[in-house]
Amino acid sequence: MPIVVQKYGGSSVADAEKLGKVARRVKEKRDAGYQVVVVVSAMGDTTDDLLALAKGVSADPPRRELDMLLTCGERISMALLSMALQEQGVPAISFTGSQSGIITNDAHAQARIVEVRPYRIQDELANGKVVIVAGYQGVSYKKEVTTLGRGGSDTTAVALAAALEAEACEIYSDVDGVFSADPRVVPDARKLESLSYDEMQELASAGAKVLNAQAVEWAKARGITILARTAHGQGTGTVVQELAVPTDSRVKGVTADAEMAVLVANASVPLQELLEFLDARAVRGRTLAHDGLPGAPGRTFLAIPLADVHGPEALQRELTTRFGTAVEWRDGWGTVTCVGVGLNADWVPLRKALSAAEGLSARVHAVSTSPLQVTLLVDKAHLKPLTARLHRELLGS
Ligand SMILES: Nc1ncnc2c1ncn2[C@@H]1O[C@H](COP(=O)(O)OP(=O)(O)O)[C@@H](O)[C@H]1O
Ligand SMILES: N[C@@H](CC(=O)OP(=O)(O)O)C(=O)O
Repeated sequence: MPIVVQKYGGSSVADAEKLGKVARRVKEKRDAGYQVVVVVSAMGDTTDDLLALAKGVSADPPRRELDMLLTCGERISMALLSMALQEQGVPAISFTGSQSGIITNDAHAQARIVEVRPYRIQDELANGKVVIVAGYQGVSYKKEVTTLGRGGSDTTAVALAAALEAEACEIYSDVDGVFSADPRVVPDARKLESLSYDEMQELASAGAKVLNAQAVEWAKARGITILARTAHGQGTGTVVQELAVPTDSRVKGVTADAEMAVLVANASVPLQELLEFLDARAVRGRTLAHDGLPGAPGRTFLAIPLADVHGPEALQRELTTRFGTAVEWRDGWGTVTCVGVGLNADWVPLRKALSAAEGLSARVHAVSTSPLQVTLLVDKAHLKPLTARLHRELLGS
């Protein structure tokens, strides 16, 4: 029997009623002749609530303990979904990431999957059971519990689909796939029928939460086709694969990212030293601009995702101790990014983006372009209006 991996995000398993609906959907798939592996995220805002609990105890919680705490969220949903399925007469069993053979490196809070040994899952599938796996977590080769970074359940699903040679990897959320912009911000956003891995990775890295960037990276490396679709409706969703179907517009989507801090380093800070400092603390990010001209009062702009920084206040203090006022911490800025293939073939997309910002009197602090994206760094207050305006001007609605 073919294997299918389905992943249900936090919004799809937020309460008992929704868990019941998910169980019915899983049952339908099984009745249609599939062996089903279900990856679940923590219910609703559970991960944020657990993080807040930790913050109540410590400003900069030790990452190992944070992982122990945060993995509980997914354990709750996996056990409840297994109960809901068994209640509907479907044999099911739940496994933690560790029991599922998700082996990671030891980078707590941002672990990367290095190997998947899904033997217990395969045994239980052979026993006719639906297997439910706690997403977002694994175990390191030192036998420590780890988490994969925010949104990491998508990565669990793709990695399992690859290891089990599944026929499909279906990622369910509260929207029917990937849209040309966040439908909550741009109600006219259009659903995209298909996207390439590269386009999706770019959108996800620039803030489109609907799929996780690392999951797309895995899918690309292993040739896994992802189907993103709604958990509670009958939409056709979006297919993410090697090649996308071409569309009229070069720009496929516009997305914003507010969950960042921007480090502005002046010319006195050797860039190598700052990057080494960040690497030593496992703080990732992207460069938005770097002016390295000799003699120029050059500055470097580095955007770092706040979701990855569990003690931002402590990090700020350490930055000040090490670099003084030469590195500024700005948390009032965010990015708007247009994604599509060949965006730097000419200057038109960047010109349009700049004039849209000008039309809103939004000061542009930095820009960055690549063949796949054009990004503007603006005040957070401008992110939503600028996303809507760029969508209208570049995608026609
Ligand atoms: N381009 C986009 N297309 C679709 N949804 C998007 C996009 N950008 C942001 N989103 C947001 O992503 C949300 C789904 O992702 P997420 O909240 O992580 O779901 P889940 O908790 O189910 O994993 C949607 O509710 C939507 O607001
Ligand atoms: N619960 C984790 C992992 C996850 O993937 O969640 P979701 O699928 O709801 O984005 C988080 O909130 O980051």
